[in-house]
Amino acid sequence: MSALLEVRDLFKTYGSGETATRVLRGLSLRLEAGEMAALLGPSGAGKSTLLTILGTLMKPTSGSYEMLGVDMISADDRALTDFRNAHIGFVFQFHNLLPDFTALENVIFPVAVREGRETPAARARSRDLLVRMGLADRIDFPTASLSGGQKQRVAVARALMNGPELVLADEPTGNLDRASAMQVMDLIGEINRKEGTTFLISTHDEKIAASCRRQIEVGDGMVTG
Ligand SMILES: Nc1ncnc2c1ncn2[C@@H]1O[C@H](COP(=O)(O)OP(=O)(O)OP(=O)(O)O)[C@@H](O)[C@H]1O
Repeated sequence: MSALLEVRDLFKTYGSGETATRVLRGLSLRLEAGEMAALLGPSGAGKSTLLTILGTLMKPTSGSYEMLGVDMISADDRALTDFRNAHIGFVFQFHNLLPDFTALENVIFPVAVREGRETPAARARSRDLLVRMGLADRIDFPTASLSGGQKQRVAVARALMNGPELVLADEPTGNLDRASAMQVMDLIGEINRKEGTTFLISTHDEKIAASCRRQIEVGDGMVTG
């Protein structure tokens, strides 16, 4: 395996003066291509902060970050947006789906907006992803009518739409029952094995973490295990 990304000595402080919150304090981490890793740590440890930085949505206060050989710290916003669209997918706890749009429309939407049109190839890929997520019979249903687990699987399909090397998931199963959570994890695991997509998944759930091949523990602003 080769390094997909590496961060070194990351510091992140929110605010300043008396209200400053020093969240990351010298965090270093390397992810290899094809890893499936859980991100663990107590509430407030900085898991979401780290995912936001790795997703290039926020810069650290200091430290280095390289992904696919590109320096993410010196890149400007335009370059970061292009990089993110091409290489990184996101799944959040509350999925951020458009409720009145169908599953297919939600998966295809970000691509359609970016390219200004919906190509037949994009439609075919989004259908294929939804089928792989076990949603063949829900493709044309508005997402408002889907269960929590089904919505989360639509969100995973959407994150995979551009064929990203890295998917960052912030408590993707946090609001699901055990069976639905495990189903989402099984499907993520299948994509990881078959496509080599790297997943970094923050969770408070030991069983979810155990279903990942690697567990990364964050505490005191650093990786502790
Ligand atoms: N935008 C912000 N402005 C100020 N403080 C923030 C901001 N975002 C996060 N924090 C603070 O940074 C710390 C780390 O938050 P973060 O959300 O990264 O933790 P977490 O490990 O993901 O927590 P949880 O498991 O509860 O989701 C917390 O103390 C939080 O209050």
